[in-house]
Amino acid sequence: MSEMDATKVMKQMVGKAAADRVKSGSIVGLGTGSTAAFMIEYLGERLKSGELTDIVGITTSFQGDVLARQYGIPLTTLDAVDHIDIAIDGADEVDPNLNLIKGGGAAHTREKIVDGLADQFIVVVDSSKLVDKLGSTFLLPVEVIPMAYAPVMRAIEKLGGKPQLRMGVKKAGPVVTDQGNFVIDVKFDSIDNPAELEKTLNNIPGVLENGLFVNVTDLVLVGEVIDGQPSVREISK
Ligand SMILES: O=C[C@H](O)[C@H](O)[C@H](O)COP(=O)(O)O
Repeated sequence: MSEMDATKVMKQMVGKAAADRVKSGSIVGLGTGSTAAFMIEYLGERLKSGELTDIVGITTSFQGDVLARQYGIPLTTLDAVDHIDIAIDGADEVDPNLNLIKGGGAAHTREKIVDGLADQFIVVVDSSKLVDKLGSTFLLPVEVIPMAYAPVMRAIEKLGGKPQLRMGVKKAGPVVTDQGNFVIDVKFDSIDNPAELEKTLNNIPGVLENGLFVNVTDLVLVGEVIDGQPSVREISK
């Protein structure tokens, strides 16, 4: 199996394993990204087969809106419900304390709102996302209001980070989030205290939200391929 095929298999497996945990009658937070997309697809399959009934989804991005419609998942909004039973979402990095970096798809602001409100938050990743320390493989995304991007980048440099404005692919200029903002990706040599850095960054005027998710994860489902055999491992605190 090529590395690309193995990654796809791992993402499919954890997407399915997470979708299988959703119970009929639940309000479900629907994450963003390529792994969460498989979860949304499998939820749709369970609904179609009649095995799962009466669920409503709350999306975390425009991508989620489109996929939920495509797979027949009814949607609601945060002002129409008083709780979320379960949220399932991908991540870019997961550390041993189950803290995360998210935002590779620029959706971390809505994800943090929805995932943080859920009674149970399940993270779905392939094994390449497990790290000893956050920031070791992935830059930390920070969503900023466009008019403030330059002073925010200077403030981040003063904190020891190396910021770069995320640029579009097949689009001239910066990436624009679902909220109409920009994303600054930051390299920190070492993120020793994620909880403190999360607060410090969010305290810079012009920052809407950063991609550090601290103490919100209940369970991580990790897709692995060991000796050619795909499997799903559970990690909880
Ligand atoms: O903004 C995007 C999200 O945080 C994604 O959940 C994260 O980037 C992981 O995406 P993927 O499953 O495609 O690796």
